[in-house]
Amino acid sequence: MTAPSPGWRLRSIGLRRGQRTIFQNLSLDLDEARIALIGHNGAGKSSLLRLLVGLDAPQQGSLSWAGQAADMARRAHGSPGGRLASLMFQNPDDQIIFPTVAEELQLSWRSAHDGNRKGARSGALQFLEQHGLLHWADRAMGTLSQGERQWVCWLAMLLARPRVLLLDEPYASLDLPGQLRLAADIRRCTQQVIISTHVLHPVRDFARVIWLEDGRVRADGPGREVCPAYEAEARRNFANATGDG
Ligand SMILES: Nc1ncnc2c1ncn2[C@@H]1O[C@H](COP(=O)(O)OP(=O)(O)OP(=O)(O)O)[C@@H](O)[C@H]1O
Repeated sequence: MTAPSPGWRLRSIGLRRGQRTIFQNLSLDLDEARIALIGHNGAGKSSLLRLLVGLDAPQQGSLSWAGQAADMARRAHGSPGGRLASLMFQNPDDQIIFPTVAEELQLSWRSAHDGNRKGARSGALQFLEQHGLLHWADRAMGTLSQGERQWVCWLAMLLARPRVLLLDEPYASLDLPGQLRLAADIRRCTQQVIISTHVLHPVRDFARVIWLEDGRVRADGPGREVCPAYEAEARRNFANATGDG
């Protein structure tokens, strides 16, 4: 498992969304193969992922990947050859485009195969079969549960093979077996994976967890240190606020 070296460089990033300032003077190096972003609702986790994938552009500062300005790097990795980074959205319905599972996966297959249409359906079916889900091929998306649609989004991302996988709350709709399966899939990935999550058990063993608070880095270190520190503070604050401890 190797991380891109050097990876992402964020320098003095300033980001506003609407009237809100989300980041001010944020600088980070993101090189590790596995990075988790944790923190309360509204801390800026999704906003950081949106910056990396290029859905938002900073008003101040610079963002680069492997020594190249991020927008140039994204263009350089456009098809053919697969994308630099893809974002799996918190809500699968923000990601899914096609009416059936096979059609959605065909798009991913094409993204990984220079846009080719020929072979896309058989490639998608083969991939579903490898994951024991061939019976989902012609299921209408609307007939799948939220967690099942989340799983389709994950498979679509795996099949598209971007260099960097950005996952926004990927565990939120999954049952416990699904969470364990996703964590195992992530361990096997050869790409860099950056995850925003409130579900902490899959990221406790990550070499790097970044705790964001109000758009700033509150703590940054191994998951075995940062996750318990975050949990302890959340419990302490709750107990202090409610007297319920
Ligand atoms: N389109 C927008 N316009 C204005 N403010 C926004 C917009 N989207 C998000 N925000 C604000 O940006 C801040 C960071 O939001 P973000 O979605 O990055 O947080 P988050 O850490 O991912 O939260 P959650 O855990 O709830 O997903 C929040 O205060 C949010 O209200």
